[in-house]
Amino acid sequence: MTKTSPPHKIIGVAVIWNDLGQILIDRRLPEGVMGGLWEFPGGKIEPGETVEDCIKREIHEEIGIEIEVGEHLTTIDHTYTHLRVTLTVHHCRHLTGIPQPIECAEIRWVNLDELEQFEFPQANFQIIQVLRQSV
Ligand SMILES: Nc1nc2c([nH]c(=O)n2[C@H]2C[C@H](O)[C@@H](COP(=O)(O)OP(=O)(O)OP(=O)(O)O)O2)c(=O)[nH]1
Ligand SMILES: [Mg+2]
Repeated sequence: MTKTSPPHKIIGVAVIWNDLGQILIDRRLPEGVMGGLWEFPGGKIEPGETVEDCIKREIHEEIGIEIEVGEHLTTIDHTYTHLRVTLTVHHCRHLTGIPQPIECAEIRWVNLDELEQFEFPQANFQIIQVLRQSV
């Protein structure tokens, strides 16, 4: 018998900083996979797209703002029960536009030490740990 692997999603993820040193997080829609959890905005890398292109496009589509994609922060490979994700995370800088919850339930600017007050998917514990060490 062959064991099939769970679907694998390759995701570009943005840690977006504003001039006050805050980070943008969004809350996933209540329905669906990991519904209602908070996350760093991002989404699937499309064929032929670089991670940087993907992050810029997703943030424009989902949040309606322009950002500068900066340094690579970390890449996390995590397997959930029925899903494997590879999250490539970059530091980004907010340039223009007011964040809008276009494809999510809610959006917030938070300080690094406030992140623990929000419920994130399991893979994010690693991202947040690396993030704390990076600043
Ligand atoms: N954007 C983002 N996704 C995350 C984080 N942590 C984490 O486990 N994920 C997972 C949740 C999703 O399964 C996947 C992101 O893919 P996605 O946003 O394109 O997919 P989705 O679940 O919204 O569904 P769909 O677009 O395929 O319909 O990565 C995070 O911090 N940010
Ligand atoms: Mg998404």
